[in-house]
Amino acid sequence: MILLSVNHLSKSFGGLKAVSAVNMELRMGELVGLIGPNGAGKTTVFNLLTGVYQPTEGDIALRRQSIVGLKPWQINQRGIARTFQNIRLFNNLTVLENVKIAYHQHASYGIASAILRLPGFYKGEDDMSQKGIELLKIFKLEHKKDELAKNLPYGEQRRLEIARAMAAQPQLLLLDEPAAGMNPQETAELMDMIRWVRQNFDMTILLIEHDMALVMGICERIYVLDYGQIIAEGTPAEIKSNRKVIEAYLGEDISHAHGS
Ligand SMILES: Nc1ncnc2c1ncn2[C@@H]1O[C@H](COP(=O)(O)OP(=O)(O)OP(=O)(O)O)[C@@H](O)[C@H]1O
Repeated sequence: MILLSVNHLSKSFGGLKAVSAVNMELRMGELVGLIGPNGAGKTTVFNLLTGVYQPTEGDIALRRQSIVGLKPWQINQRGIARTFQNIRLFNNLTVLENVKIAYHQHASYGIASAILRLPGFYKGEDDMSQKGIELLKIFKLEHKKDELAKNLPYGEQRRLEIARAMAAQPQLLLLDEPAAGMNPQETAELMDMIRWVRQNFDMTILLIEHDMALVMGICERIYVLDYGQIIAEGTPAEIKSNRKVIEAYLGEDISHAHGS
């Protein structure tokens, strides 16, 4: 079943066509990569999918319903969550609070219970703490739950950002360079976590990544963007040997390519 369908999506900034007539389809439960050289338009696609930018042309449908024109928070409520190229956490909140904030959007208690501190509020809070701790366990952050987010090392901040995006219980998770700045050991751990999450939650994942070992290692399908256009789509094996892709990466051996 198709979860997300992107049709003829374009975005211009003045005279620059950052994204040009992009078509994409994501099936439920797929783990798909979006790659391309620097400036190819990958983050702009994410910004279009999440309502940060409005398309110049084209449509984006989630479960066959257009989400174009919706605000980012409305799109998040409909089931799309993301992480950012530059980590965005609530630095002065604890690790657990960062995750609980995302659960609040789906809280079972109403505003009245929260304001009046009715029993439902406390039960809701307990449930969220419990769920948050379970999620932190998956990302091996449980022992850091009371630390301020800003005090975590870089690799752990990245994992916390993913945990927080997942706490919103999205159907579609968009990861923007999740392994950026990680060392090979941290990247390998992250790959395992992404695989685990995908297998154990009913989740579809689209990820932008310059680390080709990661992309080729975990994605089932890959879309390649170059100058705003999709130049190839296929399995990792197909993409590795695709002539247009090799040219776009200027002849680099793309299985070892690293971008910015
Ligand atoms: N808000 C904006 N205003 C003007 N131009 C923009 C804006 N956002 C992106 N661009 C331009 O659109 C093009 C695509 O940028 P984008 O950040 O989407 O590429 P990318 O593939 O994510 O690159 P990278 O791998 O370097 O992160 C670039 O030429 C960029 O300068």
